[in-house]
Amino acid sequence: MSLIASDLSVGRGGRPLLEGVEFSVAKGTALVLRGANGIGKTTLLRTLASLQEPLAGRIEVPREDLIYASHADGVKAALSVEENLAFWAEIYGRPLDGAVFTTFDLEDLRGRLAGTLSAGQKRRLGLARLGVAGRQVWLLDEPTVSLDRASVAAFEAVLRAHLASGGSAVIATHIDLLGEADVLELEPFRAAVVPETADEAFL
Ligand SMILES: Nc1ncnc2c1ncn2[C@@H]1O[C@H](COP(=O)(O)OP(=O)(O)OP(=O)(O)O)[C@@H](O)[C@H]1O
Repeated sequence: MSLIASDLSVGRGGRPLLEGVEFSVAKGTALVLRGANGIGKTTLLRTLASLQEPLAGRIEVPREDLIYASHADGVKAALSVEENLAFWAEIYGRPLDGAVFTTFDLEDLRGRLAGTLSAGQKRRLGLARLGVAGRQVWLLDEPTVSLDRASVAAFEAVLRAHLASGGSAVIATHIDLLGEADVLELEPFRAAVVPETADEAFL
């Protein structure tokens, strides 16, 4: 197993959002998180990524196996596409494999300042960090936002190759990505709303 969540509760701003979440993700497989806007998909991913503490429960995953791709692309606007990838390669202590430019369709944009990229190009650059980092467990928050159909298909192929090589992924997405992946519906884990109570007013 590459990631196990047991009786996990997560919240935002001191308010519980999801309670008793249970799942495991085996090597070579992906889990798709589904749920309405605001249910807590991002919060769950942030918790899995150790960016915030769980309210309760346990997460089992080696920290060094993880990489989190958030809504924000994490792109440095003042650096070129190639410099961005070289920067990340250094951060992750890996050689920069030139194949990543082809995989994420960035070959023609190598020298471009990242700040001048279109939203979809910027997203491809942000996702290319996954190809550079060499991490086993990908935590992906709406990875296909801004991507055109061809880019979505290309990213799906990247995901499949990652899984085929023994990697795994947890993906929050509203689109039908990786049709064969397990799906976790979060609605049953929605935390009960605790009604606000008030004492009698001082009159
Ligand atoms: N920094 C914050 N402080 C307080 N509450 C927050 C904060 N960020 C998000 N929230 C709230 O936490 C709840 C869960 O948000 P989250 O982003 O995890 O949902 P989501 O399922 O990913 O939604 P979406 O499908 O819209 O991306 C929402 O009600 C949101 O308004």
